[in-house]
Amino acid sequence: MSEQLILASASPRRRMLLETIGVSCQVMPMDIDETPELDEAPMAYVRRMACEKARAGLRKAPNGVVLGADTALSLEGVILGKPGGDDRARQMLEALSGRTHQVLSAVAVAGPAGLLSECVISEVTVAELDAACIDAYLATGEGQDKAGGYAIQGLAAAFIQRLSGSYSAVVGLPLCETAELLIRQGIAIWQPPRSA
Ligand SMILES: Cc1cn([C@H]2C[C@H](O)[C@@H](COP(=O)(O)OP(=O)(O)OP(=O)(O)O)O2)c(=O)[nH]c1=O
Repeated sequence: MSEQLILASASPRRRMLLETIGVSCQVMPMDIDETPELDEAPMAYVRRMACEKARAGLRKAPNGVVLGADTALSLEGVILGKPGGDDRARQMLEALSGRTHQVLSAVAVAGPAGLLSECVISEVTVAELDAACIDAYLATGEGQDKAGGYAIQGLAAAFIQRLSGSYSAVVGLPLCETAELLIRQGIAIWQPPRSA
Protein backbone atom coordinates (compact mmCIF):
# COMPACT_ATOMS: atom_id res chain seq x y z
CA MET A 1 0.00 0.00 0.00
CA SER A 2 1.21 3.50 -0.83
CA GLU A 3 1.55 5.98 2.05
CA GLN A 4 2.62 9.09 0.16
CA LEU A 5 -0.59 10.47 -1.30
CA ILE A 6 -2.45 13.47 0.14
CA LEU A 7 -6.20 13.47 -0.56
CA ALA A 8 -7.43 17.06 -0.71
CA SER A 9 -11.03 16.02 -0.05
CA ALA A 10 -13.51 15.69 2.78
CA SER A 11 -15.35 12.92 0.93
CA PRO A 12 -15.13 9.56 2.75
CA ARG A 13 -16.22 7.93 -0.53
CA ARG A 14 -13.07 9.14 -2.28
CA ARG A 15 -10.83 7.70 0.44
CA MET A 16 -12.65 4.38 0.25
CA LEU A 17 -12.49 4.31 -3.55
CA LEU A 18 -8.73 4.89 -3.42
CA GLU A 19 -8.40 2.06 -0.91
CA THR A 20 -10.13 -0.30 -3.35
CA ILE A 21 -7.18 0.12 -5.75
CA GLY A 22 -4.63 -0.31 -3.00
CA VAL A 23 -3.84 3.35 -2.34
CA SER A 24 -3.89 4.72 1.20
CA CYS A 25 -3.69 8.45 1.79
CA GLN A 26 -3.50 11.25 4.26
CA VAL A 27 -6.77 13.23 4.24
CA MET A 28 -6.45 17.03 4.04
CA PRO A 29 -9.78 18.67 3.05
CA MET A 30 -9.53 22.01 1.23
CA ASP A 31 -12.04 24.78 1.77
CA ILE A 32 -12.35 26.40 -1.63
CA ASP A 33 -15.08 28.50 -3.25
CA GLU A 34 -17.17 26.07 -5.33
CA THR A 35 -19.27 28.73 -7.09
CA PRO A 36 -19.39 28.21 -10.88
CA GLU A 37 -18.26 31.15 -12.99
CA LEU A 38 -20.85 32.92 -15.13
CA ASP A 39 -21.70 30.68 -18.13
CA GLU A 40 -19.02 28.17 -17.15
CA ALA A 41 -19.52 24.85 -18.97
CA PRO A 42 -20.11 21.89 -16.59
CA MET A 43 -17.01 20.01 -17.75
CA ALA A 44 -14.76 23.07 -17.42
CA TYR A 45 -16.24 23.67 -13.98
CA VAL A 46 -15.51 20.22 -12.50
CA ARG A 47 -12.00 20.20 -13.96
CA ARG A 48 -11.32 23.65 -12.52
CA MET A 49 -12.61 22.58 -9.10
CA ALA A 50 -10.50 19.41 -9.05
CA CYS A 51 -7.40 21.40 -10.08
CA GLU A 52 -8.05 24.12 -7.47
CA LYS A 53 -8.39 21.51 -4.72
CA ALA A 54 -5.13 19.83 -5.80
CA ARG A 55 -3.29 23.18 -6.05
CA ALA A 56 -4.57 24.29 -2.64
CA GLY A 57 -3.32 21.02 -1.18
CA LEU A 58 0.07 21.46 -2.80
CA ARG A 59 0.42 24.91 -1.21
CA LYS A 60 0.03 23.23 2.20
CA ALA A 61 2.28 20.28 1.34
CA PRO A 62 4.69 21.55 -1.34
CA ASN A 63 6.67 18.32 -1.56
CA GLY A 64 3.68 16.00 -1.62
CA VAL A 65 1.59 14.34 -4.29
CA VAL A 66 -1.91 15.78 -3.90
CA LEU A 67 -5.19 14.53 -5.37
CA GLY A 68 -8.22 16.78 -5.79
CA ALA A 69 -11.53 15.73 -7.35
CA ASP A 70 -14.94 17.10 -8.13
CA THR A 71 -18.27 15.61 -9.17
CA ALA A 72 -21.29 17.51 -10.49
CA LEU A 73 -24.32 16.83 -12.66
CA SER A 74 -25.25 18.42 -15.93
CA LEU A 75 -28.96 18.49 -16.76
CA GLU A 76 -29.26 19.95 -20.25
CA GLY A 77 -26.14 22.02 -19.63
CA VAL A 78 -27.18 23.28 -16.20
CA ILE A 79 -24.76 22.45 -13.37
CA LEU A 80 -26.26 20.69 -10.34
CA GLY A 81 -23.98 20.45 -7.32
CA LYS A 82 -24.74 19.46 -3.74
CA PRO A 83 -28.27 20.63 -2.77
CA GLY A 84 -27.39 22.03 0.65
CA GLY A 85 -30.99 21.77 1.91
CA ASP A 86 -34.27 19.89 1.44
CA ASP A 87 -35.96 22.49 -0.78
CA ARG A 88 -33.16 22.48 -3.31
CA ALA A 89 -32.82 18.68 -3.08
CA ARG A 90 -36.54 18.33 -3.86
CA GLN A 91 -36.20 20.64 -6.87
CA MET A 92 -33.24 18.62 -8.13
CA LEU A 93 -34.98 15.25 -7.77
CA GLU A 94 -38.12 16.60 -9.48
CA ALA A 95 -35.97 17.87 -12.35
CA LEU A 96 -34.05 14.56 -12.65
CA SER A 97 -37.21 12.37 -12.49
CA GLY A 98 -37.80 10.32 -15.64
CA ARG A 99 -34.83 11.84 -17.46
CA THR A 100 -31.22 11.18 -18.37
CA HIS A 101 -28.47 13.47 -17.08
CA GLN A 102 -24.69 13.51 -17.21
CA VAL A 103 -22.48 13.02 -14.19
CA LEU A 104 -19.12 14.77 -14.65
CA SER A 105 -16.27 13.66 -12.47
CA ALA A 106 -12.84 15.25 -12.61
CA VAL A 107 -9.64 14.20 -10.91
CA ALA A 108 -6.43 16.25 -10.66
CA VAL A 109 -3.12 15.05 -9.25
CA ALA A 110 -0.36 17.57 -8.49
CA GLY A 111 3.14 16.24 -8.01
CA PRO A 112 6.58 15.86 -9.58
CA ALA A 113 5.05 15.49 -13.07
CA GLY A 114 3.15 18.78 -12.69
CA LEU A 115 -0.63 19.14 -12.49
CA LEU A 116 -2.33 16.28 -14.36
CA SER A 117 -6.10 16.06 -14.75
CA GLU A 118 -8.82 13.97 -16.37
CA CYS A 119 -12.58 14.34 -16.64
CA VAL A 120 -15.07 11.52 -17.19
CA ILE A 121 -18.69 11.79 -18.35
CA SER A 122 -21.28 9.18 -17.39
CA GLU A 123 -24.95 9.09 -18.35
CA VAL A 124 -27.52 8.26 -15.68
CA THR A 125 -31.25 7.70 -16.15
CA VAL A 126 -33.54 8.25 -13.18
CA ALA A 127 -36.93 6.49 -13.02
CA GLU A 128 -40.13 8.52 -12.72
CA LEU A 129 -40.32 9.71 -9.09
CA ASP A 130 -43.66 10.67 -7.58
CA ALA A 131 -43.99 13.13 -4.70
CA ALA A 132 -44.29 10.37 -2.10
CA CYS A 133 -41.07 8.75 -3.29
CA ILE A 134 -39.21 12.09 -3.25
CA ASP A 135 -40.52 12.86 0.26
CA ALA A 136 -39.48 9.44 1.51
CA TYR A 137 -36.01 9.78 -0.02
CA LEU A 138 -35.49 13.28 1.38
CA ALA A 139 -36.41 11.97 4.83
CA THR A 140 -33.46 9.56 4.67
CA GLY A 141 -31.02 12.51 4.36
CA GLU A 142 -28.81 10.36 2.14
CA GLY A 143 -28.57 12.81 -0.76
CA GLN A 144 -27.76 15.99 1.14
CA ASP A 145 -24.00 15.94 0.64
CA LYS A 146 -24.14 14.37 -2.84
CA ALA A 147 -24.17 16.11 -6.21
CA GLY A 148 -27.70 16.12 -7.61
CA GLY A 149 -29.13 15.13 -4.24
CA TYR A 150 -28.87 11.35 -4.64
CA ALA A 151 -26.39 8.55 -3.96
CA ILE A 152 -26.24 5.80 -6.58
CA GLN A 153 -24.29 3.65 -4.10
CA GLY A 154 -27.10 3.92 -1.53
CA LEU A 155 -30.89 3.82 -1.36
CA ALA A 156 -31.16 5.77 -4.60
CA ALA A 157 -30.03 2.63 -6.43
CA ALA A 158 -33.73 1.67 -6.21
CA PHE A 159 -34.59 4.44 -8.69
CA ILE A 160 -31.53 4.57 -10.95
CA GLN A 161 -32.67 2.83 -14.14
CA ARG A 162 -29.50 2.95 -16.16
CA LEU A 163 -25.84 3.95 -15.99
CA SER A 164 -23.58 4.25 -19.01
CA GLY A 165 -20.04 5.16 -18.05
CA SER A 166 -17.97 4.81 -14.89
CA TYR A 167 -19.67 3.74 -11.65
CA SER A 168 -16.71 4.87 -9.53
CA ALA A 169 -16.79 8.28 -11.24
CA VAL A 170 -20.45 8.75 -10.26
CA VAL A 171 -19.57 7.87 -6.65
CA GLY A 172 -16.83 10.54 -6.75
CA LEU A 173 -13.61 9.35 -8.38
CA PRO A 174 -13.01 7.79 -11.83
CA LEU A 175 -10.72 5.00 -10.68
CA CYS A 176 -9.26 3.88 -14.02
CA GLU A 177 -8.17 7.43 -14.93
CA THR A 178 -7.07 8.11 -11.34
CA ALA A 179 -4.83 5.03 -11.34
CA GLU A 180 -3.11 6.23 -14.51
CA LEU A 181 -2.49 9.72 -13.09
CA LEU A 182 -1.15 8.29 -9.81
CA ILE A 183 1.30 6.02 -11.62
CA ARG A 184 2.53 9.01 -13.66
CA GLN A 185 3.17 10.84 -10.35
CA GLY A 186 5.09 7.90 -8.90
CA ILE A 187 2.35 6.59 -6.59
CA ALA A 188 2.04 2.80 -6.56
CA ILE A 189 -1.33 1.10 -6.92
CA TRP A 190 -2.07 -2.62 -6.56
CA GLN A 191 -0.56 -3.36 -9.97
CA PRO A 192 0.71 -1.32 -12.94
CA PRO A 193 -2.03 -0.22 -15.36
CA ARG A 194 -2.19 -1.60 -18.89
CA SER A 195 -0.10 0.44 -21.32
CA ALA A 196 -2.22 2.61 -23.65
C1 LIG B 1 -24.05 11.62 -8.06
C2 LIG B 1 -23.35 11.17 -6.81
C3 LIG B 1 -22.45 11.98 -6.13
N1 LIG B 1 -21.84 11.55 -4.99
C4 LIG B 1 -20.91 12.42 -4.26
C5 LIG B 1 -19.47 12.44 -4.77
C6 LIG B 1 -18.92 13.69 -4.12
O1 LIG B 1 -18.41 13.34 -2.82
C7 LIG B 1 -20.13 14.60 -3.95
C8 LIG B 1 -20.06 15.83 -4.82
O2 LIG B 1 -19.41 16.86 -4.13
P1 LIG B 1 -17.89 17.29 -4.37
O3 LIG B 1 -17.82 18.76 -4.19
O4 LIG B 1 -17.37 16.71 -5.64
O5 LIG B 1 -17.10 16.56 -3.20
P2 LIG B 1 -17.27 16.67 -1.62
O6 LIG B 1 -17.85 17.99 -1.21
O7 LIG B 1 -17.99 15.44 -1.15
O8 LIG B 1 -15.77 16.56 -1.12
P3 LIG B 1 -14.53 17.55 -1.45
O9 LIG B 1 -15.04 18.77 -2.17
O10 LIG B 1 -13.93 17.88 -0.11
O11 LIG B 1 -13.60 16.72 -2.30
O12 LIG B 1 -21.28 13.79 -4.34
C9 LIG B 1 -22.09 10.28 -4.49
O13 LIG B 1 -21.52 9.90 -3.45
N2 LIG B 1 -22.97 9.46 -5.15
C10 LIG B 1 -23.63 9.84 -6.28
O14 LIG B 1 -24.42 9.04 -6.84
